[in-house]
Amino acid sequence: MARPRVTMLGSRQPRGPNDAANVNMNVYVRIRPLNTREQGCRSIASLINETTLIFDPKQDEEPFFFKGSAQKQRDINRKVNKNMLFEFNRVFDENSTNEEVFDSTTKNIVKSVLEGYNCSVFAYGATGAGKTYTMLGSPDNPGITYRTIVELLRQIDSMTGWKITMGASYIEVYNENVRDLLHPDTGMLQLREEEGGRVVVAGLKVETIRSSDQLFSLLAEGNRNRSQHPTDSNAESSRSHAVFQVHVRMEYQTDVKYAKLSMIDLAGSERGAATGCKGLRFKEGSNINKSLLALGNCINALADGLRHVPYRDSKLTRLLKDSLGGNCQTMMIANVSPASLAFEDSYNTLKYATRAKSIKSKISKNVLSENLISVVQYRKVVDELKQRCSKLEAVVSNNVNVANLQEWEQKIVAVMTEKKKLHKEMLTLQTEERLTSLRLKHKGSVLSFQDSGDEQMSIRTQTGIDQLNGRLETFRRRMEEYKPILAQNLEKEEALEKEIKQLTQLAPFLLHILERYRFEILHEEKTICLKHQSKIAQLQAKHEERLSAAISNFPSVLKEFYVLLRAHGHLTKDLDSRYQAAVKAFGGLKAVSFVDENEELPEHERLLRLSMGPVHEKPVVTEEEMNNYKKTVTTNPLPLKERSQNKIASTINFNGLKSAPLTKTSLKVTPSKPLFRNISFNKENSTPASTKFPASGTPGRGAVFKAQKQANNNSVRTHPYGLNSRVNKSGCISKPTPIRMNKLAAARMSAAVR
Ligand SMILES: Nc1ncnc2c1ncn2[C@@H]1O[C@H](COP(=O)(O)OP(=O)(O)OP(=O)(O)O)[C@@H](O)[C@H]1O
Repeated sequence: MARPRVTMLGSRQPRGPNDAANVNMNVYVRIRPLNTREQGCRSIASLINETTLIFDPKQDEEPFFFKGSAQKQRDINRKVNKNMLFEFNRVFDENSTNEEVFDSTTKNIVKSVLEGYNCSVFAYGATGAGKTYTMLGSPDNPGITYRTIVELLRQIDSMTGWKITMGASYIEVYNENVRDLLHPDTGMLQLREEEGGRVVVAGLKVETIRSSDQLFSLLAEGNRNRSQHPTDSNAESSRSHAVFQVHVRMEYQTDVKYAKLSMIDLAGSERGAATGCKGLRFKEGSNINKSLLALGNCINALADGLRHVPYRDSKLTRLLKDSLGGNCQTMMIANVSPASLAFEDSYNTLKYATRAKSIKSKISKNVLSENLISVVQYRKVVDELKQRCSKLEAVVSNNVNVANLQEWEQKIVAVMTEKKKLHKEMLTLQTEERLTSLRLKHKGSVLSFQDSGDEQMSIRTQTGIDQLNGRLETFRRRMEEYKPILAQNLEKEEALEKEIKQLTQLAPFLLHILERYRFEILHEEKTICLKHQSKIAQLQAKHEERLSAAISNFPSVLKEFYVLLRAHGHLTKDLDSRYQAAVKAFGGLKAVSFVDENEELPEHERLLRLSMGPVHEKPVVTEEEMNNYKKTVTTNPLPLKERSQNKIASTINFNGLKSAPLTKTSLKVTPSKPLFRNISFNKENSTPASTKFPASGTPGRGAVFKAQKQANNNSVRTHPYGLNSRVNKSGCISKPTPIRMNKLAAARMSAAVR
């Protein structure tokens, strides 16, 4: 025999069916024996070895004679043989039995199914090529579907400890319609694409399998319902594509797996002329061809690695989407006739089978969601804990009188619950008492300021203080009431502990419970204390904030009063020294600054300095002298102006003590500028041309002003120290008022006090 021309279509795929991850489709070829119609035909397909077949081998050429002499050229009337080698996972020849086919093909995928991989097996080939014989066989010679199920059940039987649930469905695609072969009454079923692209048959009933017998009877029943009609090529031609599916769910402790095995017997491709079909049969054939053509296109697209695979072109390809390009380990058994009569069909089948070898699938185990596993795990943990609990209970009940234990426990609960309550109430009272005391202290400090201030405010403050005192009294009284109750409870607790310690068996348990309660009470006390501290801190911070705001005003207000008193000659020695002490004390507070300490003095202060000289030169009187003076003033019948003039005049005599003589000063007020600004001071020339003192020789307090006419036209001026002095047109202060506080000063004083 001539060595064949080796035409390798596709690459060799030596992978076994159990390979995981990226796997190629496993393709097998089965050559059936010649049937009666084909007897005498030339064989076009034969086995070279287990994995290789030769198609249309080159025949030994008989010598070609022309005019009696042998010719070197071949007979041109004869067709050139293809002489092609095809290689597959395995090739079965005419003598192979279904058992052998099963052993080398689907027997191996049973293991994969039980590992959780989806698996599909489909028989492909022209009509009458032996697909149904291979897949279903006959009762005497069952096909690989039956054998696979037997093997599946056998392996499941050996899976001890596993909880296995099985279901089966059987459908056919006939004339592009999907039917449930196990429930033919349900009519045509629709295909539905779910999220993620998975195609499901809507309304398909999956029968739960309870026994192997039931599974086989379902298979047989489905086969009976399948559309079969005789054709010229095949007396029992299957006119539909049939899909038998077995669903397996496996559970073992935390392992939950799910797998689906699909056994697919396709209708055979056919040529109308070969099958001799007409009418309805012809229509069937057209639909079969249409769907197989779509299948061929999908195989080509998948083999070429194209992104778009035309699954939607037919119901068959939509159904096989998962098996062809999804998470599925798939094997194809291509059936061919060896007869030269089926040359084209067999050649096409081999070409498609070769293309199918290139199809790669990405497969993974179907392990159910983590959540479900977690639930299973939790259930396991709970079961374990329950077991431990019951064991412990058994141990305890052997050694300890449980009823007695519960009785003692109740005693502890009673005493300690009371203790908890009492401690909480006592601590709450203590907290309130402390907070009220603090509030009272704050109020008291305010009251001391208000002695000489606003009467109404003083009354309000006093009322607040009285209320706080009342509350304080209540808190203290209730605390006193609680003390004996607490002592009583403590006694009870100590007595109980003493009793417990005498119970030899129960003591460890009960003391543990007692300690737990003590710890709980301690924890609660700490929590209350923390809250209390936080409240105190908040109250204190609020008070200090208000105090510092008030203090910040005090230096300037105090200074103003000091200057005012001094200007009117009412500053006693004691007041002065207290003021100086206050200045010193405030000096320590960085945030507070006295006007005296600044070089830049406010305008009013400068004016007074200018008119009265430096602070240390001021007349200083004792408290007694001041009191005497007050008496004099109050009994003095002179009008205010004169009284003022007399008082401020240099001749005022306080019990023989003379006030320092006032310096005559002249002030020139620049008209365009505000009053009291840009003052020119001339000690030598005390009477400038533009300024005149009043002729009376009574200089008034401090100075006599003469403003320019423009400024004097609207000359009612308010003295910055509340003197309410009026500057008349001649430049004299018309109404100097001694020690009368104006509204502004009064307001500032009370604000500072508040
Ligand atoms: N390997 C084989 N050994 C013996 N007989 C076979 C073999 N394969 C097929 N046959 C016979 O060939 C005939 C046609 O086979 P089968 O019905 O399986 O073809 P098919 O491919 O399913 O055809 P169709 O597509 O029309 O249904 C049957 O009578 C069957 O018994």
